[in-house]
Amino acid sequence: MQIVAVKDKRELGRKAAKVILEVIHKKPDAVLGLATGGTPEETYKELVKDHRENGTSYKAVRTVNLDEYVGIDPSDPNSYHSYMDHNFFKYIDLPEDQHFLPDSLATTDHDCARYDDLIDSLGGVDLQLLGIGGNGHIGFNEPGTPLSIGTHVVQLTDSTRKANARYFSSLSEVPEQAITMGIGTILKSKKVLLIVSGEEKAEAMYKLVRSSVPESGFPASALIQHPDVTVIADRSALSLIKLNKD
Ligand SMILES: N[C@@H]1[C@@H](O)[C@H](O)[C@@H](COP(=O)(O)O)O[C@@H]1O
Repeated sequence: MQIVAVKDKRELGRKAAKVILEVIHKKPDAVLGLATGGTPEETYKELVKDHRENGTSYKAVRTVNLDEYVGIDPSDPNSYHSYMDHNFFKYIDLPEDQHFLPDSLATTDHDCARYDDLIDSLGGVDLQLLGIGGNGHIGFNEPGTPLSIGTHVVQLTDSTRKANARYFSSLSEVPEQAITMGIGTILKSKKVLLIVSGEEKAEAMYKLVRSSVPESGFPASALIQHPDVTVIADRSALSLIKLNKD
């Protein structure tokens, strides 16, 4: 696991976009695994800026998102479908039929397995962008999730619902379930890019760096088994850690 220290969220966005662009430039039909949340917003801004200024094309790119709330209509402003449209898709030339998100309204075991099949049929994820929850969740894989699981439906913890309540008008509106790529799905990606920003992630970052064995109580620890993980973290996220070098 390579850790890249950056000053703040802006620099994090720039560095993360650079890693993603390297993948697209090398492989114009790359499959990108995408994430939502506050952390990747700057990364998407940088990618949009690059598309506008340098013309990087997404015409051949395919994207698959990590997760979506269960039961939420894709047109709902709080759906991850809407998040992706508003932060990224509407600004780039990615064809409509080349971006995929888990279906919030089709969540049987069969539907979940079909999402993994879809990813396999695209040739697998070349680069998976990830954020981390304060409790170590990746995607929506909450603590206790088996480390080899594929796409599945999860019951969200109170802490995750509270952390995401800032996007809804009240906590009671935050869905109780989500459909997410599993940790097994994530580990199949060829490359993982984890971005971590803010003091509220410092403890999770500390735990991740100290993880020596993958344990389901702290889902992000599964990443230590993966051969190609880059973590870009800002100063506040690294505040509990002493790094030898930047
Ligand atoms: N499902 C998402 C995760 O994929 C994301 O990593 C996490 C952290 O989000 P933020 O970047 O807003 O802290 O939030 C949500 O739970």
